Parts: sequence; C-alpha cells; structure tokens
Amino acid sequence: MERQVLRLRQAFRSGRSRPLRFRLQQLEALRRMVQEREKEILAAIAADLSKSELNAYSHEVITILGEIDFMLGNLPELASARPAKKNLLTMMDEAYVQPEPLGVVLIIGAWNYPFVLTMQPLVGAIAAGNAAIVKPSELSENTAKILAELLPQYLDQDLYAIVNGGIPETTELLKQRFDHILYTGNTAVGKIVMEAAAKHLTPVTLELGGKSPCYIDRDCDLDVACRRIAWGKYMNCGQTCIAPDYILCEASLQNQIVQKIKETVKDFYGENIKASPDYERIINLRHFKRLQSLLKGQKIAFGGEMDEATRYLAPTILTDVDPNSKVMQEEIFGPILPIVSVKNVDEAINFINDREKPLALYVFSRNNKLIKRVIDETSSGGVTGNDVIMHFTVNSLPFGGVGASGMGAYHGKYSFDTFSHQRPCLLKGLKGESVNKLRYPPNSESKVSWAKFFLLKQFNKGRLGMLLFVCLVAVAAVIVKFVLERA
Ligand SMILES: NC(=O)C1=CN([C@@H]2O[C@H](COP(=O)(O)OP(=O)(O)OC[C@H]3O[C@@H](n4cnc5c(N)ncnc54)[C@H](O)[C@@H]3O)[C@@H](O)[C@H]2O)C=CC1
Ligand SMILES: CCCCCC(=O)O
Repeated sequence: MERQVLRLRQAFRSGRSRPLRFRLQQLEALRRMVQEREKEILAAIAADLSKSELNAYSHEVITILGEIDFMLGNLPELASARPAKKNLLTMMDEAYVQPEPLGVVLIIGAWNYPFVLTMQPLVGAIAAGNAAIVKPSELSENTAKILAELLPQYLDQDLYAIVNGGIPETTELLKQRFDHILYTGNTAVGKIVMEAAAKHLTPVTLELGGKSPCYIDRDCDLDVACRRIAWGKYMNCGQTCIAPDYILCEASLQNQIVQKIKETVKDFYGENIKASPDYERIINLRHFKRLQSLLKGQKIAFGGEMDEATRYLAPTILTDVDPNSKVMQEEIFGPILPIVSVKNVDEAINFINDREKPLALYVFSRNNKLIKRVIDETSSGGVTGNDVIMHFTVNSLPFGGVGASGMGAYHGKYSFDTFSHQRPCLLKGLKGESVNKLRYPPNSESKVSWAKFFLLKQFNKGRLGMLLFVCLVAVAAVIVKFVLERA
C-alpha cells in the first residue's frame, strides 16, 4: 500500500494531473470507458444487486455520464482564478482565489450503488487535478472487479489506482497519508475512517446513513405521495441511503396510505413481485437476516413474504409501529416501511428533532408554508418536498449529511470544491511605500486612525478633508504634468 501511495504522490508531484487539458482528457477517457464498456459495467452491477441492466443503467450509469458531462462543460470556469474584492489598502494590487488540487485522495465506496459511489467522487477528484485511489466495496465484487480491469485501460495508471479488498485492505490503506478521504458507508465505519484520518490531519468527506423521515400531512395528494414514496422506498430493494426510512402521519391516514402503496406496488411490479425484473434482492444473507429480525413483533399490514435462498424480501409496510421498537432504532436499508402515528406536524417535528440528524427529510403537503416550516424547524443532510430521493439528481445541489449522517458534500461543483484547496493570492506591486509606512513601526495614533480608514472605512471628519485635499493635489499634479509634457 505504502509503495502504491508513494507512486501516486510522485506522479502528482510531477504536476501532470494539474493542466486543464490533461484533466479534460482523463474525463473524456472515463466517458469513453463508460460508453465503450457499458455492457460489461451493466452486467457487473446487475450481478451484484440482482438488478436488470435497464435499472443498472438508470440507477447508476446515467448519473456518471451526467456528472462527467457537467465537468467537461464547466471545468474551465471551475478551475480558473476567481477575482476577489479588495480593500482600500490593496486597490492597486491583484487579489484572487486560485483553486488548486489537494494531492493524493482516497475514495472508499459502498456496495448499494457500487458504480455511482466510486465513479462520481472520482470524477470530482480528477476534475480538481488530484491523484486518486479508489477502494470499491468488497460486497459488490463484480463491480469492484470490472473497475479494476477497466480503469487502468482508460486512465493514467500512475495517477489513478484501484485497490480492491475488504476490511484488512481498507484498514491498511487508512494507515497511509492522504490529502483527502471521501468515504461512503455506515456511520460506525465513518468514525473509523475519521479516526485514521485524524492521525495525518487529513480532511474527510463522510457520506453516511441514517433514518430519513417522511412526514405526510393530512392536506396532501395521497395518491401522488404514495406513488412517489413507493418508488423511492422499494427501488434497489430499499437499499438506498436516502430512501424514506419511515413515515410519520396522523393515525387516520394510515390505512389509506397502506392501500395506496399496495396498489402502487402492484402497478410497479405486477401480481408476482418476485418475478418482476424491476424488483431487486437483498445484497447478502447477513443483511437479509438483519432485516428479517426487524419484522419480529411487528404488525405487517402489507408484504412480509421472504425467501432466504434468493434473499427475496417483499415490499413491506408495518403499521402502528412503536417508536421504541428495533425497526425504529437502526437504519432499515431494506424494503420495510414502518408507519409511526403522530398527532400533528408539531409532534412530527419534535419526533424528528429528538433523533439523530438524518441524511434526508421528506415532507408531503399541499401547504407550502407547512413544508417550509418543517424545513426551518428541523435539520437533515438534504430535503425533497412532495417527493423522495430527487434532490440527489440535481447536481447544482450539494449532496451530503449532517451530524451523524455525515459531513461535507459533493456532486457537480461541490465535488470540484471538495477536492480543491481554495488558495487566496494577493500580488502586490513594488510602489506605494508611502502608504505601506502605515504598517511599519513605529506605530502611532495617526497610523492607527489611517488604518481604520483604509481597512474599516472609519474616518474622522478632519482626516476626510485632508484626504480629499491630497487627492485633489495628486489629480492636479497629473494634469499639470500632462499639460507641460505637451506644451
Ligand atoms: N451518504 C451516502 O451517499 C450514502 C450512504 N450510504 C450508507 O452506507 C451504509 C451502507 O453501506 P455499508 O454497508 O457500510 O457498505 P460496505 O459494507 O460496503 O462498507 C463501505 C466501505 O467501507 C469499508 N469498510 C467496511 N467496514 C470497514 C472497517 N471496519 N474498516 C475499514 N473499512 C471498512 C468497505 O470495504 C467498503 O468499501 C448505509 O448506512 C447507507 O446509508 C450508502 C450509500 C450512499
Ligand atoms: C438514486 C441513487 C442514490 C445513490 C446514493 C444512495 O444510496 O442514496
């Protein structure tokens, strides 16, 4: 591992990853990889998640192509120096912020969207001019394998590397020094990553999880709400970090919600859900049994069917759920949707605020004021009003968590900024020593009052008169000089 990181650091030191042209070439190469090897990539994702290739494309590949296209179109502007506002003392100087690459970054991905969660951060790392090591999840082994095979064929092998493996390999990697780590996964491991990073003062972006609440107001279009919730909850067999984890609503709505979601599931997946090419499976037996245990003692209003051999778990709804039951104590990350009754929006807000800050928050209501109130009075990584998940697809919105659901954000320009140091630059001329005397010792009352004027725009009336007089004299001197030179 150490040699691998050293090799990348040497390649980064060569400066090859910094020129804009090079970054664009690498992104174009990555785009070519996704296009030319689409079939193999889709097959790998499909095998990992028991997913149709159509869903592998719409859940993952399309996102990466969109992200690459964004960077190709915006990188010249993102990478350019940004002029900065100056003060009176630096009016004659050049002040700007220069985004610069951080160095060698580490990207650790999760299994549930194995292509998106490794490639989307990589796009940002390349765009910002870094070298990068990608460590895909060992649970999505087919995607990890195809990435290890394809990336070296398309990207600069000295600057971008794939390290495959599980906990031992990741633990070894985390002993190395990186200039930034973007980790996607569960909160417990997020703490391990942050602890390891702290040893080298390495900044981290932690894309973690949590229980994303979904409040359904009594004044809302229940048909639309239930269709959108069913889509976001049961996609990828519920294994989506920003899936609505549980519903909060008044008890009177509960049965209608069950009925409407039940009808929607039939529309989406047909009578025989198990045979639907659009309904995936649980990633492994460990997660399957974990989800099975969450059903114990619960009132299953819909679904609950399961088949251990194929790790099939039907779209499931639980009603009258006790907030203290196990299913409400951990992130579900599966196709189980508990409904917890609250009396009104006040109780919903308190319920949300009594728990860890979630990665996402959803509110369905016709009353926009109520939606804004819930947003104002709670906190979450992100929000979608009257839908679920969709804020993930808008790359002008930063995607990330807050509190226990993570720190930092990426997507679009936010990926570029995450993997960049915003370097402040001030270029001064060699003239103006008369003004610079203000800051040279010995200090005095007069110098301090001038400094107040120049830096804080505070001045006393007398000073102002003198300043105006000095300016007039200076202008007069220039005019006289101009006239005399032409006489
Ligand atoms: N915020 C976001 O963008 C996303 C967050 N997630 C969250 O990720 C979680 C699901 O993913 P996981 O099951 O954690 O994925 P996982 O089991 O694939 O682990 C994620 C990564 O951490 C590494 N890892 C696991 N245990 C480790 C350890 N002890 N030491 C060092 N490295 C270790 C794995 O090798 C893998 O690369 C959920 O909580 C979900 O909410 C998932 C997708 C996106
Ligand atoms: C729709 C794609 C979402 C990917 C990130 C997640 O697991 O939520």
